Amino acid sequence: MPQELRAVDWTGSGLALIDQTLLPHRHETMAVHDVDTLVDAIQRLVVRGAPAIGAAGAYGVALAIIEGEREGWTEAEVRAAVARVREARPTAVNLMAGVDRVMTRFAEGLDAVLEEAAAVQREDVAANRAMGAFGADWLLAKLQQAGVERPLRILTHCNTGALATAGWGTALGVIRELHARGRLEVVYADETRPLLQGSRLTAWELVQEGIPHYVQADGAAAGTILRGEVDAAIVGADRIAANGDTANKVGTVGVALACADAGIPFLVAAPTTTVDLATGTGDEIHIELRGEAEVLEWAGVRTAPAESRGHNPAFDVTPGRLVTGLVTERGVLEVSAGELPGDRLNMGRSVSSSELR
Ligand SMILES: CSC[C@H]1O[C@H](OP(=O)(O)O)[C@H](O)[C@@H]1O
Repeated sequence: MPQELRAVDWTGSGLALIDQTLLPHRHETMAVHDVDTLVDAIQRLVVRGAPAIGAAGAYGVALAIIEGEREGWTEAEVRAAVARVREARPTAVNLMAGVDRVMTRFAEGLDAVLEEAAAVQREDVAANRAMGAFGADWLLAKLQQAGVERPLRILTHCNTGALATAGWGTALGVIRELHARGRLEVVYADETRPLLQGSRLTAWELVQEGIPHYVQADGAAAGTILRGEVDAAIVGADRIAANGDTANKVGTVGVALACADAGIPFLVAAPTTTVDLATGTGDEIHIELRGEAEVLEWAGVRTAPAESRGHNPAFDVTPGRLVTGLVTERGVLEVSAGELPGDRLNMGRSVSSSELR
């Protein structure tokens, strides 16, 4: 089921995006045939999740070429439109990387651009499947060493499933793999304020597959962890710096701090396309500040006094020292133990999990 769920699809003349602002109550697809609509869809989180917006950005290059032919744009105007897609959101490196990778084929024309965009999408699904296996292997081995043989209780934050990727999911892909192996007892899904990617999207994906779960308030996560109700937490990422500092949905660093205090694994699952070796540390990561209204109201109803202002960072940065393991399609890096992406992920070489463990 999840591998058939495609947040981003190319229709031959444009994009078909699952409108994630409508889930879980309405499952509708938005047709996108121009760049401005795609930029708006990325900024309103119609399509969201680092790898998913990376795929959308990749196909956005094709969209700009087609719209340019339709509107009689110059090459400079097409390139300017591509830049608008690339800059639609600042934190998830996958968006820039997806656009930049496809632009290497720009001079060859539309067919080559579409071929490269399809490769971005195809490779992400394969990476997620590999990540799921590596992550499940690592978790089961580590927890068995700690005497935990029973099915696992996993906490996750935000949505990192098929909706956030080209298919299967990153952190949720590991959770799917544990479930498939009969080694998952329950998932605690943080609702993930203010846009509720956890209660609206992760819960929806888990219901589709009958995976047992609780939705909990973000503020409940630390207590759930410190009370010993969770064996591990696993989250996604939007940008991972060369030293292992990780930008992810706001609220993630609190989960990591609680895991550190409780002495349980805190895992980040992300394809190597989310690792940005050009960013040395988390201090250099641009954290998207979103509109105040998202925290001051819900469904158009004001929840805070009219005089209140809203502070709405979309992400926070978890220091690498709190990241027990970075699960990639090339294996697991034990970041807090000193295995840094910048040193260990030779980006041109596939590495087995044992080599990285
Ligand atoms: C597969 S990683 C998805 C990653 O992206 C989410 O952010 P957003 O919903 O704002 O696009 C969140 O940080 C997830 O961990």
